[in-house]
Amino acid sequence: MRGVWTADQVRAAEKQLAERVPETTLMYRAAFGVAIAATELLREHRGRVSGTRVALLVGAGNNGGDALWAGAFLRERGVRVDALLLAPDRAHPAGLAAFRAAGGSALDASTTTAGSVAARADLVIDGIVGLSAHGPLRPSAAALLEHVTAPILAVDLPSGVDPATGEVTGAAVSAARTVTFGGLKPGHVLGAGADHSGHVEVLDIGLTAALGEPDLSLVDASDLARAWPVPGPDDDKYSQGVVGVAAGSAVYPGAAVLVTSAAVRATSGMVRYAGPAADVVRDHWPEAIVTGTVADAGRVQSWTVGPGIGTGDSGRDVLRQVLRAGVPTCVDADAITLLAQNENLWDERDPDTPLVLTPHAGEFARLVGPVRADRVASVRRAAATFDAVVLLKGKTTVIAAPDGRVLVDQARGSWAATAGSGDVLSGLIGALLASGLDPWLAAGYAAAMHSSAAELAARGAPIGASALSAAIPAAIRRARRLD
Ligand SMILES: NC(=O)C1=CN([C@@H]2O[C@H](COP(=O)(O)OP(=O)(O)OC[C@H]3O[C@@H](n4cnc5c(N)ncnc54)[C@H](OP(=O)(O)O)[C@@H]3O)[C@@H](O)[C@H]2O)[C@@H](O)CC1
Ligand SMILES: Nc1ncnc2c1ncn2[C@@H]1O[C@H](COP(=O)(O)OP(=O)(O)O)[C@@H](O)[C@H]1O
Ligand SMILES: [K+]
Repeated sequence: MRGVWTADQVRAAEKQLAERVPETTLMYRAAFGVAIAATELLREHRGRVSGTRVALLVGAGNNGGDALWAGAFLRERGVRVDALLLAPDRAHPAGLAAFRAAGGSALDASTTTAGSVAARADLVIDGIVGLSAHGPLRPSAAALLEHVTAPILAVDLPSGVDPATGEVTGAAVSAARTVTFGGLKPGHVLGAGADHSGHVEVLDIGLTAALGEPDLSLVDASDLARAWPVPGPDDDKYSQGVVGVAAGSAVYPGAAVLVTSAAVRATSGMVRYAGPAADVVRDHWPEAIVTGTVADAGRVQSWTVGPGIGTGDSGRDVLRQVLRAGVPTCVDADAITLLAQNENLWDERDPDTPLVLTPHAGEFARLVGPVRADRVASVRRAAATFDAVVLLKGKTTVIAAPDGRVLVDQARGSWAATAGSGDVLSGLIGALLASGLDPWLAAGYAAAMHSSAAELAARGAPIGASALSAAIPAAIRRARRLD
């Protein structure tokens, strides 16, 4: 997994390091990395380094200091560098001195020539604001950005992106690349921040070892490859965990088919379907063992309950039976609405049985109120409240465990925003729960595989949920590097 650390954690690590390493050394290392990245981008976009023009957008803090030092390094490579100072009397003094000594030219960003300097650049380095950003980008910085047409290299974070939430509420830098220090920050991986950051490169600069436990984690392909359940020589159809699906209704059989499809494709072993769509499910998935009711289903090691069961009496009965079964359960769609509307249903739950709740924003609001701008904090609170894993869907999917651990899955596109794709996700989660995986990991790994399947299925054109489900085997092969 890849870790993500908050601004406070990074500052604490910097403080710890400051006892041994002078601040200017850290800035020097950071700026050197920025300068290297700038030369790579110049070569990529202009075919050369020497003789090109770079503009620095320089704010009042150390982020601007990094940019100024990077500008000094670039001067040594024969680049013409102009620094546009947004707060001329507060620009980092040592950085500005080094920049001027290296032959860089600095001007007040509020002068009329600043816009044309920004417009003429082959590359722009964004040192407006970094870790200490608060609120939307200031108007003077936003006005300067409007002139920029060249690719932008962001120092630490793209300015205008909230470092803690990834939220963008006004003008913001859209970086081709971001060079950050020590570790990823929430602003790089959450919400719009992920798109604004471009390719993010993490430079250690000596900070990484001092960062401690990450605040958030990202699932990567190697985690999926290692943890995805595959049958061994001694396995049979029961030993890998039997998945129970309680979904769909006579009116909405499609949800039952979609959940079952994902459960069948995600793992080997067996899938049992229980509900009024049994005949339709059997027609599509003859390998599923179907029954009319949960009570008749036989033993399972997990249940997925909710999609298409309705929010009336029959849906309530289905949910009640599943909650009483005492096996790890993925609670999705109508089952979430039922829990939100009938508080007494919570009493049916065996407190030792892990639950994974998978709301979209609307269902989340029914459960605990609207999702706040700080999505991670909202989901963490909900997970603690319900003593359950809570997975909040969206382009950024956030998965919190009751003990506060959080996984984030950032989809690389939005092709999964299609009816029924949530049913596919809940089938994947049910399959991983049945295999015995920790529920928080089961939800996180399922979300990552789901977005990978969506990407593979779409390849640039719209898809339906059936196509997403059909791409699950390809996504598993990709994660296991078998494609
Ligand atoms: N930590 C580390 O280990 C290392 C950190 N390093 C670097 O230090 C950076 C952090 O530096 P920092 O703390 O000096 O603050 P920084 O982000 O430059 O911004 C401060 C200024 O921005 C302004 N401002 C605020 N919001 C704004 C907005 N929305 N739009 C526009 N302006 C806004 C605000 O202005 P004010 O409110 O004071 O008027 C304030 O003066 C970090 O990101 C990294 O690059 C590296 O050198 C090496 C190791
Ligand atoms: N804009 C988006 N970009 C990427 N993925 C998205 C986006 N919107 C929704 N998704 C994903 O698509 C799925 C939709 O689930 P859900 O809202 O339950 O749909 P349904 O109820 O139709 O099955 C979730 O996995 C969610 O994370
Ligand atoms: K920046």
